[in-house]
Amino acid sequence: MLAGKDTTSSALTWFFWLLSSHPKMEAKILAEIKSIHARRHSFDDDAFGFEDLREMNYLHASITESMQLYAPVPFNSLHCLADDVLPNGTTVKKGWFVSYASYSMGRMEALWGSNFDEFKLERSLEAETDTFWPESPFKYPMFQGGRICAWGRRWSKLTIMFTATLMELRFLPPQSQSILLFLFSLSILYFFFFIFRRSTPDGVPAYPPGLEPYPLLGHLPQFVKNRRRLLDWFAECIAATPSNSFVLCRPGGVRGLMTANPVHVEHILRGRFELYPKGPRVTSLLHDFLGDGIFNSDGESWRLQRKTASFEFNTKSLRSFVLRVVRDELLARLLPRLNQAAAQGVVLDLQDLLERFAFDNICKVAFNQDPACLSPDTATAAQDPFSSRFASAFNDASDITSGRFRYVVPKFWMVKKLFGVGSERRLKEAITTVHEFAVKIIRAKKKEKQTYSVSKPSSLFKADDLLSRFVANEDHSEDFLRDIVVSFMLAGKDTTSSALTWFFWLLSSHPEVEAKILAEIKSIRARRHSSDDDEFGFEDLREMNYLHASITESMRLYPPVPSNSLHCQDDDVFPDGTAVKKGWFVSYSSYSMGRMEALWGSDFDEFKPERWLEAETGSFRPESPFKYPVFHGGPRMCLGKDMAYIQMKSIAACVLERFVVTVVREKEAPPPEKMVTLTLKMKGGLPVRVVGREKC
Ligand code: HEM
Repeated sequence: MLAGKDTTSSALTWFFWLLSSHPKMEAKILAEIKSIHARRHSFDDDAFGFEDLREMNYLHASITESMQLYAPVPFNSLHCLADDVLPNGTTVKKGWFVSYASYSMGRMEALWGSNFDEFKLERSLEAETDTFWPESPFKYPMFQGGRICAWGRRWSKLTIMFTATLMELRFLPPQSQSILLFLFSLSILYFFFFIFRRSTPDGVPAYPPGLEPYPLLGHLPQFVKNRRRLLDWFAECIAATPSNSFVLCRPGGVRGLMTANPVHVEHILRGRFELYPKGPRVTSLLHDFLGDGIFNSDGESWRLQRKTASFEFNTKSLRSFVLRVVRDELLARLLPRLNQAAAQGVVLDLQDLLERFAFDNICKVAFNQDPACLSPDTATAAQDPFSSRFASAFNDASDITSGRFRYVVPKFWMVKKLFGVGSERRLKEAITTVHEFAVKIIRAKKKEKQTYSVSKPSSLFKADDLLSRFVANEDHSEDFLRDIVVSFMLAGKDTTSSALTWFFWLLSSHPEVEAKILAEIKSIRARRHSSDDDEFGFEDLREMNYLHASITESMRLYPPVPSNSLHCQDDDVFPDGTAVKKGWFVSYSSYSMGRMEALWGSDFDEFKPERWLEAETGSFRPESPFKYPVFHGGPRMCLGKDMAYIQMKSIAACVLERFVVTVVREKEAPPPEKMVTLTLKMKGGLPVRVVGREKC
């Protein structure tokens, strides 16, 4: 009781003290509380429920921030049971104590940046959405780390409830104060009970066996041996190392760190963001196709594009446009194709259909062009020169470009390019076609803007698609516009289709998940008094928590972008002591991270959407992007995440509501083979049969 009471009172005392010199922060918290009351039509004397607490992002962030500076438990000590070597080589002897100092960790520039000693709310809020962004518990170990984190989270909710009540009522009668304090202390006792009951020392795994590099060849022999199962090989190597990262040596002395450690991931994506650009290796591979587009640039060029694009991505008008485009494609193309297949009883390749859907969709969103790749009327698609030439050129260009990453002799593609032979010759032709089309459309848009400003000089040229928005904003060069649009197309082309292909495959062996998704859709329809002829709106999609969790869970096991590589610009040391040298690449593997017991618990390899849901409310609970970097994290986090969920949830809900999708595969067949291009595809596609749901 005493320990619990002192811990919370310490946290809140420092919190109120910090707040006294930050009136703007206090105002924001009060406004948040007020808006929650207004939204729920509740009064000051109504108690806060879990849903209210979940929405108190400012308050959550400010208490978290206060504890970063004034950790209630400033250090913690553990006992070493056997001789051990820490990931950075430090030796620890049996019988030693090992202490970590949360207080010091909360004040380290290397962890929190140059403003580490400021009380800054924004540090733990997503820039775009203002939602709370939890840190890795190993960087912010205020609730200790490892298996007891969940209990810490519950405790922090109670803290919020307590503080919100204090802040709102300003004063409490002494009796109520004692009762609150008593209840609160009980919660702390509960928290510490679980700390002591559940924290057992984790075993320290050995380094990956057989991974010593060969002179000159580095790890090439092991790489070649595992080339058909690279993702799983990396995952095994990573899981077998104590720091969940290892050094990979490529031929010619190129070295890099392969990691699946959230502390490392956060360090490269956010903590030392400026030190880890995409770098010359990645940008040179992609440059012919993407030029200096947002996906392939660093520094000022990237910053300018990011600023322009993120403004547009946050507009309601773009989100509405995206929803409209998705609905049109669903109603006019995908659903009729599935109906036709159901009537004829034919087998379809669902991956192919989803890729066509995504391509039509991104072309509309990027520059309002319809390549009609999914047109049920194949004759229309074939006659349309835009469709036949642009779509296949774009696919060739992205496939061949991604192939450049997989050369066993890394720069051999340059030799082919120099002599204009093989895949490089085809790449050049494909890129020329893509660029010609893009420039034609850009010129037409610019002309449209000119005509518009002559005819309506007093109003601004505005249209829905991304290109028109960029054209309307400023007088950007043709190259700038071409590169940014091609980058967006590549980003949005195969990511959602990859996610949904694996999702439908997982669903085929988890009927209980499918049943819950259907029940959720049904209950939303009932609540809105709508029928399955009505389209889903934003509000419907937002309420599909279980579907959201299922898609998120599927991407944990099969992330559409399975790994990502950055370039280390200068010698660096990670928070855990891991040293990285200037010129190394640092790659994080989302695929490995999604399959680590240390991160997801003993059921890490099971498809369990429930792990993403609040037990009490059933609402979706996001993870730190550094533990789940499926959409990347930090300043370069995916811009299309919301757009992707709109698309994926709309497709999944509409298809599942109308059809039973059965995967066609032999009994006892092994899981589908993974194929890594720029995205994670299913080798050979996903053959399915569909039957109208009402006919089952
Ligand atoms: C399930 C779907 C998606 C996933 C898993 C995903 C994942 C990612 C990842 C991992 C990155 C970082 C890539 C890198 O830096 O190399 C990224 C960046 C990006 N994504 Fe997505 N993405 C998805 C859909 C989309 C969509 C539909 C769009 C919209 C067009 C989009 C737009 C972007 C852009 C523009 C970037 C570059 C951001 C920057 O560098 O500042 N993404 N995405």
